[in-house]
Amino acid sequence: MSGVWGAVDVGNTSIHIGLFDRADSRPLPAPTTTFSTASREPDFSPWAARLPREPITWNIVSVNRAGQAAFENWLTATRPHDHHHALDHAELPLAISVAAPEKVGMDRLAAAVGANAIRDPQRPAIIIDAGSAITVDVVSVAGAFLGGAIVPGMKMAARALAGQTDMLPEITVDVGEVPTAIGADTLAAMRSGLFYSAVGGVRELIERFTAQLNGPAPQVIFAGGDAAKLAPQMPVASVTIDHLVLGGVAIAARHAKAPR
Ligand SMILES: Nc1ncnc2c1ncn2[C@@H]1O[C@H](COP(=O)(O)OP(=O)(O)OP(=O)(O)O)[C@@H](O)[C@H]1O
Ligand SMILES: CC(C)(CO)[C@@H](O)C(=O)NCCC(=O)O
Ligand SMILES: [K+]
Repeated sequence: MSGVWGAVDVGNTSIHIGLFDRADSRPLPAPTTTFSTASREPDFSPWAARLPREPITWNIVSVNRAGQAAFENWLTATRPHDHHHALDHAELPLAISVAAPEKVGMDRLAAAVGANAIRDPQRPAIIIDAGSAITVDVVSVAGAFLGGAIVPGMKMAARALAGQTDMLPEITVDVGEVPTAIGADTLAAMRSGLFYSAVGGVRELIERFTAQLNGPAPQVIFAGGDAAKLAPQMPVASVTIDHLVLGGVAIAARHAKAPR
């Protein structure tokens, strides 16, 4: 058995992979190595050479079945001695207080596991994961996942604007800088709308969740590729955690009863 865990987060845009040291006993472990590739036609080859030779056990959370199959097929073909296991909601060290826990995206649940490891135990947490979709979710003071909201991510919204109109182009929302609010041409207007609607949506959800929780002020935790753009725009203090989902997967692997 090798000294590392593999954690895999299969999203709708990207597959994020991390290697974790099994001896990492921090509340939220951090990956020693990460690699990302597109979920559609992923290419793992640039990374394969960096993997240890010993067999690795991979724990997977997936919200994209084709991406998951691509990863598993690659593994079977290139690393036949490795093991892989797609985690199920029931395997997470997490109370899930919704009627249908099996329908909740495993990335949302793994992020909640990660959030529980770092939050103040006296306060609930609001988790914003800004990827293909932006999810805004809640864990209670007791640590239970309560649900939340799902919003199109900025890139997805940009695609929708271009795809369902005649005159709007597809733009990249790679806003290196914060856009001017009053956009003076089409591109500037789209950039403004895409950015500030995401900012405003997340802000409104934080506010409403906070009101509904009606208790100690929630801790706000950002994750995902667009976190760095959104977090500074919020009127509340927050922390941004890289690899929150992968860290949650590593915690789940650590907690698993059977040695994997
Ligand atoms: N390390 C990074 N630094 C800056 N931007 C990033 C980084 N990683 C991803 N992004 C950008 O942030 C956006 C969201 O990234 P993230 O990796 O969280 O989600 P995704 O992979 O796009 O979606 P999903 O996880 O749903 O597949 C993407 O549009 C991507 O271009
Ligand atoms: C919301 C996304 C797309 C975010 O990646 C994913 O978590 C998902 O497909 N979830 C399934 C539906 C749900 O979470 O209720
Ligand atoms: K879908």
